Amino acid sequence: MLIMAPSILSADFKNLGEDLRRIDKAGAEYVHVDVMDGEFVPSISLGMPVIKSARSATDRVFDVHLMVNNPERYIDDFVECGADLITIHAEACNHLDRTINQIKDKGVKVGVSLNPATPLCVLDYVLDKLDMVLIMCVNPGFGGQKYIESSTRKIKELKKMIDDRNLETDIQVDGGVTVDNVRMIIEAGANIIVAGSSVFNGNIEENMEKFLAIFKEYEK
Ligand SMILES: O=C(CO)[C@H](O)[C@H](O)COP(=O)(O)O
Ligand SMILES: [Co+2]
Repeated sequence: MLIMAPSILSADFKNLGEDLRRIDKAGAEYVHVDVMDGEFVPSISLGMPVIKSARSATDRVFDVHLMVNNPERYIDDFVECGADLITIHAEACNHLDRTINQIKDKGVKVGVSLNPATPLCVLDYVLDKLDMVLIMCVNPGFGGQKYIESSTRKIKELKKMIDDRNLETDIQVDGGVTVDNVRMIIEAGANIIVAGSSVFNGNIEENMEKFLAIFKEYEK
């Protein structure tokens, strides 16, 4: 099943509640929340108070993408704020396996994200523990960047790795996703589609409708 996960990084923060209501009504199943620490990535985005408040405005799956060094420091906080799924970057963890266990022990879903230059082999010994792998298709830190073409091969290779092990791990893609490249991304094997600027720039309902119409083409 294909899932739309609008990234609120591109939402109108002075009307965040209203934007959340609009994506919810337009068919978003996940709300993708980008947390940036100004250290792992150059930018600083939002933190616990905003997430806690946004959480109360929607009952969709709260998908928290932590672009934060040593994320083990904050797992309890994000669970308390209402995260349903926490994704950490392999590159940001000294002890990836331990942090994955820490998230699972809190009873929420766990994802691991890889930057464009990070090879899939870092997942080799942890893949079977994960609910989701997030393939970054841009260098993380900012919305509105261009899709890096090598991501498509990476998605395909990850899909094969998952299928070869008879796993059901979700593949999420994030960065530079548009209605023009999403078919290629789905055909490569991704099933959770994050989109920020291509949902929130312009008319949210029309943009969501275009994505969801494409998803319908892949329904059996
Ligand atoms: O994690 C992210 C950036 O690091 C965002 O989720 C991503 O960039 C979404 O924005 P867009 O769809 O505009 O590229
Ligand atoms: Co993200």
